[in-house]
Amino acid sequence: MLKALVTDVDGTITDRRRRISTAAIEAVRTLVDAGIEVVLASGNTVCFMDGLCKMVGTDGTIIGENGGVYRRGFSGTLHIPGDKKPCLEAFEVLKDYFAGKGIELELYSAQYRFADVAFARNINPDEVRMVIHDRHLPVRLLDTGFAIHLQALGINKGTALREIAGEMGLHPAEMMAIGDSENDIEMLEVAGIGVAVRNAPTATRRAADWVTGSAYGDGFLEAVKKYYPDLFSR
Ligand SMILES: O=C(O)COP(=O)(O)O
Ligand SMILES: [Mg+2]
Repeated sequence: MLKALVTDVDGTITDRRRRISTAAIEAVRTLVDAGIEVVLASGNTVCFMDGLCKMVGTDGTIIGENGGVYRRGFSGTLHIPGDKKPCLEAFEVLKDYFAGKGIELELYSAQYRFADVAFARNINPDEVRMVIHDRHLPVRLLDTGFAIHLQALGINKGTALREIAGEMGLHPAEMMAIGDSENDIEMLEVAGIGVAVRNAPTATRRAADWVTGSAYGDGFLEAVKKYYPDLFSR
């Protein structure tokens, strides 16, 4: 039995417009009530995720900022394996580059971020990748479909999943992970079962053990029904 479920947020338990799937919330509550630990793993900030965990009904175990931060339960120690410094430095370079083209980069929730940098997708991510490559910036770009993130090298949701599994006394093989985007690839690979929802891009689907037939929250529901059939028999 898979003892824990690690789920991405945007694009997995939400729709394309980021509205949360009420069916997915109900499914998470069914899992939690049955003693399955549910970990939310996102590019979002800790404070955003705390509110989400409270209202969805999990114990507050989170992976945030694409693995840059993680915490076991609401009152656990907040670990920050990420490093915001190279991300901020790279962002300054990118800001100047795009300003030269008359484009202003819009930071997202900068005051709440401990470990990564996120900004609006009003530019082509491939152009950002090109600048990162040409200037040898020591960061990785993650395009979540909702924002562009800069992350320190070697940090991702998969590395955080291993850490949090250890704190939970579990092996990653006992966990299932579900995601929709390139920031979920490592976590799908590290977990015992990795599922991509139908709306995921090719690279993410490839990293998954299984791809759902439905997209977004309906895909999430399909996955938990498949892997926890006893809890969703009706
Ligand atoms: O923060 C984002 O850009 C997307 O968040 P996600 O990892 O929950 O999809
Ligand atoms: Mg996502």
